[in-house]
Amino acid sequence: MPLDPFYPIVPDTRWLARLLPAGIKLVQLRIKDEPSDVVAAEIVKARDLCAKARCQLVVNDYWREAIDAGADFVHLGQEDLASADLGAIRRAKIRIGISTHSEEELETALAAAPDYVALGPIYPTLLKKMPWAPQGLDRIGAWNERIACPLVAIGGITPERAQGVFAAGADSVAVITDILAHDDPVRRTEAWLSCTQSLRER
Ligand SMILES: Cc1ncc(COP(=O)(O)OP(=O)(O)O)c(N)n1
Ligand SMILES: Cc1nc(C(=O)O)sc1CCOP(=O)(O)O
Ligand SMILES: [Mg+2]
Repeated sequence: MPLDPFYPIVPDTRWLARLLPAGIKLVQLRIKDEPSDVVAAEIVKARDLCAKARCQLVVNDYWREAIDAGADFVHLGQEDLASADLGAIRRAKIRIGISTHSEEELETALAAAPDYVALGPIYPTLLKKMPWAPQGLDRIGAWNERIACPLVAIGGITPERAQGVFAAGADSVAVITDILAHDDPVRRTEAWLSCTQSLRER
C-alpha cells in the first residue's frame, strides 16, 4: 500500500480521536515525556482507533511497544536506529521509516533498507531545536535520486508550501504545527485532505 500524501503527527490519542473522523489515512503517534505504562496504553489505544478508521499507524521511537501492539510502521531517528532491533521489527512485519538530515545520515538509513525515508527540516520549524539548516526543495530532488523507497518531507510545511514540496519529489508530507496550532485543527485537517486529494487518486 503506498504512503498517503498527508501524514499528520499527533502527541496523544486524544488528538488522534479528534482527527481520525476527518478521514486521515496515515498518522504518527509521537509521544514524548510520558511514563512507560502510559506509552504502552496509548499505543494500544491508537492501534484500535486506527484499525477502526482504516488508518495506518506509525509509532515514533517506541519500537518494542509498536511490536507488542502490531502497529503498521515504526519511525526511527538516527539515534533510535542505533539502539533498535531492526530484525525484531521486521519479523513482526512492521515497516520502518527513518529520519535523515545529511548525506551521512542518508547512507546510514539506506543501509537499514527502510520502507520510507524522511528528510527534514525542509523549512524552519518551531517545534524542535535542530542543528540543521532548512534543507530546501532542491534537497528533496537530490534525495529522490538516491532512494528507491517513498520520501517523506517534514518541517515547517503548510498547505501553501506543500505543492512545491510535492513538485520537488516528495511522496508524503508530515505535519505537526500547522494542524495542532491552528484555531480549528479539524477544519485544517480537512483542508489538508482536500489539497492532497489529487495525489491520492493517481
Ligand atoms: C516523519 C518523521 N520524520 C522525522 C521525525 C523525527 O524523528 P527523530 O529525529 O527521531 O526525532 P523525534 O521525532 O523522535 O523527536 C519524525 N518523528 N517523523
Ligand atoms: C519532529 C520533527 N523532525 C524533524 C526532522 O527534520 O527530522 S522536523 C520536525 C518537526 C516538524 O514539525 P512542524 O510540522 O511543526 O514543523
Ligand atoms: Mg525519534
